[in-house]
Amino acid sequence: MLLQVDEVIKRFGSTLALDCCSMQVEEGEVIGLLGPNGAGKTTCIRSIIGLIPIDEGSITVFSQKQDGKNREIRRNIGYVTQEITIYEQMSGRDNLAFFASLYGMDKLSIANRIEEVAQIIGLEGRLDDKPKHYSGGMKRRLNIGCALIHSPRLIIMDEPTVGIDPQSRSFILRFVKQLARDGSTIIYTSHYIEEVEAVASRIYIMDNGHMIAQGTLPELIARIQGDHFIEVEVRIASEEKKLQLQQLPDVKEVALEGNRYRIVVPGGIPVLDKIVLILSEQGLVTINTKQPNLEDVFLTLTGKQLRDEVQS
Ligand SMILES: Nc1ncnc2c1ncn2[C@@H]1O[C@H](COP(=O)(O)OP(=O)(O)OP(=O)(O)O)[C@@H](O)[C@H]1O
Repeated sequence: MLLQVDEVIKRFGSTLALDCCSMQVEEGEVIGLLGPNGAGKTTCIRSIIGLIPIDEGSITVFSQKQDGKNREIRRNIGYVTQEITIYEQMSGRDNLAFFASLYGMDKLSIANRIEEVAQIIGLEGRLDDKPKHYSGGMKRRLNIGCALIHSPRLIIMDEPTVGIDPQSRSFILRFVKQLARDGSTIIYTSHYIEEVEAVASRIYIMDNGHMIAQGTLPELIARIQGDHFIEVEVRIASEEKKLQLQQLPDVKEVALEGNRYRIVVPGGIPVLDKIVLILSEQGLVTINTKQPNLEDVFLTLTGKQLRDEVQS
């Protein structure tokens, strides 16, 4: 086992940020960590890295106890933070070299590794420019390069695609998949369910400081197999109607995304007529029942929607 988080509790004053949080990661896995704002994802990550002390429970990384002082653990983790941390006044190459030197790499291996990493992040031709001349997506790619420079055994990426352009986003997803094919162990947090679906070999769903479910995508979907998913598109949607739908006795969950209601009902319950009645004045456009996906798993298990809360 590469990482073992056992029943960890972390409080910030009266806030219980991690509530008996447990997770296990094997070498070579790509773990998708999903959770709404404030679920505790960053706190979990920072505890794993040893940046914040935990109150109870235990964390073992590379078979060593994480007590916050173990430099060997820190040296073998590559951490891509939510905020981009690079030096705007130094060239891309100097940024990579600087981070490599922090990890104690020697000059020759730094020079070789910079070329390798530049290829992975697609910045070969721009390494001698300063990041102040880069686009947001290129800055993010350099930032990820700085976290990969020392060939870490565990790569942790905390929402690496927030606030960047779609091309850079798909580029990042492609190289995360490539890192996975090359055998890297990765923990990837995101608000974008489709990103987690695309890259993760196993998924943890976190809510209120606790891992409420984990498994491969088919395993998670099997957990909600008894439910049906109805999507209703209307011309004018409203929170009031969402509330009315939620109050129907046979409805499990309702989410509203743009002009589309996503409704979870237990299989075999004839509830469609009641739904149509509630939404009839809103101008029905389409009604679909569909196969569940990860978004439906998330909605069913947490009663929440990730997308509503995305800031970008
Ligand atoms: N340094 C801190 N001091 C006080 N409270 C904190 C601190 N860090 C986190 N918290 C609280 O702990 C809880 C978990 O926060 P955390 O940042 O881990 O969630 P998250 O899942 O990463 O959220 P997001 O998706 O918004 O980044 C929240 O209630 C947050 O306000």
